[in-house]
Amino acid sequence: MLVIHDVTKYYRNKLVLEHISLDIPSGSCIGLVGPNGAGKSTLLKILASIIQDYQGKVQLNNTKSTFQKKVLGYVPQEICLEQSISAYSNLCFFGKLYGLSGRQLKKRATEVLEEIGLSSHAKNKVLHFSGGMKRRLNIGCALMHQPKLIIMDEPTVGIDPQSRRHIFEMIRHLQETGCTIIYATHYMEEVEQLCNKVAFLDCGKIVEQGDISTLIQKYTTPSVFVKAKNLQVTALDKLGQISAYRQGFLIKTEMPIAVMKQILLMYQANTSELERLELVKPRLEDVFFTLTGSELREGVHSSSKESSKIGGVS
Ligand SMILES: Nc1ncnc2c1ncn2[C@@H]1O[C@H](COP(=O)(O)OP(=O)(O)OP(=O)(O)O)[C@@H](O)[C@H]1O
Repeated sequence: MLVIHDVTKYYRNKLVLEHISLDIPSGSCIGLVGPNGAGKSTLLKILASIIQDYQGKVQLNNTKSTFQKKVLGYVPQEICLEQSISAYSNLCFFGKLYGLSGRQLKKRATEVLEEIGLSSHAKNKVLHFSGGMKRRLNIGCALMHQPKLIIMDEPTVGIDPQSRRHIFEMIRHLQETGCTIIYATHYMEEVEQLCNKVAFLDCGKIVEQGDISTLIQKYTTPSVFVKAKNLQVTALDKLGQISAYRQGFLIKTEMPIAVMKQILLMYQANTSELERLELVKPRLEDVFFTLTGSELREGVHSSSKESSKIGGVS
């Protein structure tokens, strides 16, 4: 269990983290989500003991020191590789930093190359790698010593879909082997796909944290989208909270299935007039919007409520 208790951090006199408290159970995968400048990287650097001048306490497995080199793997946001040497040599370099040597070092480098899907590029210089390959190798370097706690700072920024898929598979595999993962990202859908927990960081504060499904239930209402020929809002106004959307209507309701049934009944006689009827599942994006009044898109705050709805339907 990793316990973050009342952590506050200033850069000179600028407050960037304010009374952060989080409990991260062993074996969980927690998404740390927030817009640019929210303080995600700063918090992760504190957890990895890269930043040591902060107030508060970080405790790993009830020990006094956070920095337990052997159990912690940190994947930085910036690519941290030596470009002029091969993938294999980069892995060996980081392995040695973590105390590996000899046969064990070679074995791990070979295993990690397999895990990150770069075995066939083992001897190639990193200089010639694509962005996605570098990202995968960046992760591989943090896994050489088989850490049980892995901290990843936006590991999928600017990569191709194939590398993203590969990274997701790696993370799922790490979860299956019991690793604890802290995953900072701008992408809500990544958190939905990978994590069981989430913490929202906004302007240096945790605005909410918990199980993803619990938060979605707590902060959002399901909607039904309906599009039909000549449909007037007055025909729907008893069904829930209505808003216009994409030449149709969104109906916010606690009873979406009953509402869908009612709409089907309305069009029973003439189904050709009904163009679309859909249940819109609330997303994590909607939770963030409810909590902050802003939308998280590519890490940028936007105050467009309408576009939040658009995100819900697509
Ligand atoms: N070394 C530093 N010195 C001074 N200010 C800093 C330093 N590093 C970060 N900051 C500032 O601290 C705040 C939090 O930055 P941080 O990088 O932790 O946010 P973030 O949520 O990771 O953002 P991003 O998603 O853009 O990486 C920002 O306002 C940033 O400009």
